[in-house]
Amino acid sequence: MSAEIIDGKASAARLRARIAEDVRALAARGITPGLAVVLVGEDPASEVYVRSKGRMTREVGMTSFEHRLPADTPEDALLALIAQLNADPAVNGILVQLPLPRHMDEAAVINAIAPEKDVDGFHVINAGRLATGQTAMVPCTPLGCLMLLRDRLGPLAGKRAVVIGRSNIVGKPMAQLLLRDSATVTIAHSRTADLPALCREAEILIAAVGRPFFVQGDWIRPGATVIDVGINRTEDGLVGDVDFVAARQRAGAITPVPGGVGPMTIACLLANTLTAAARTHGLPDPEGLTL
Ligand SMILES: Nc1nc2c(c(=O)[nH]1)N[C@@H](CN(C=O)c1ccc(C(=O)N[C@@H](CCC(=O)O)C(=O)O)cc1)CN2
Repeated sequence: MSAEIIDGKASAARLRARIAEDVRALAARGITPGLAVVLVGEDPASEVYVRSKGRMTREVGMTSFEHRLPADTPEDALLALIAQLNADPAVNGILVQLPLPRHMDEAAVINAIAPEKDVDGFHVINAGRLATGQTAMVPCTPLGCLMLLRDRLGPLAGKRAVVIGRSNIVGKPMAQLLLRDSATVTIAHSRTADLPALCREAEILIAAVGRPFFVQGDWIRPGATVIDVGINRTEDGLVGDVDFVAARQRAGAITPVPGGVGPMTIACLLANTLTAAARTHGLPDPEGLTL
């Protein structure tokens, strides 16, 4: 068997086209959503992501505000910039690109963003809302994974899902989203006993560990849907957390790296910015882009 490849690039392009339509409808009411992206330092990968975010924001007809700060910026200066963006009515979404330089307290910075403008969905209030089933801003990478899974599998109720990774940004919100869709969810991590056996039970396997080729082919349940969130830069180029060639022989469907989950992350960021703008103006949430 050779798995179907889940084309995240194509799904993301469709999602952005749909968002652009909604942005045109808002423009007719005199509303232009605005997204502010803050980059601290010169991490080369972050530079690439921030450039893509700016370009795609403009392509869908939103306003992009970019703020680049040197790596030795004091945390107070970043917090002052966030306060200024919180108060700016032209800015509907604020995102601070991660990772931050080591001298900064990531949680303090994220929690300084107004929750309604937190289009990354990382603020503790949005994490709490998601965990308790309330309306929230949902983190972009897990939201993108959920959209790919629903597209491929339809309703996820009753499916056995294993999420490898327990980060606040991917693993935990991913598990919450699957649970909201009534999947039966296990979160696995570095201390999980017999991880290969656990993975072999999964009809849905999400790999978010950040280690190249961590998930081996014989860990995959035949026919499973495998979502590879890993983006690892190696001497051989960009690779995921899953041994793609081996896993493809057993899975029913699998996301590639690149071209799988990554492009959905930025498309979902635009979706969240659109949602934030609609909510600010008292309009209904855009259909199909929120939970
Ligand atoms: N504030 C945030 N910081 C970070 C996030 C985030 O969601 N919010 N996620 C990642 C980086 N990231 C977005 O910021 C991101 C990563 C990868 C991609 C992507 O499209 N990847 C391509 C490959 C691109 C390449 O060559 O590097 C793919 O997988 O096809 C988009 C966004 C950490 N920081």
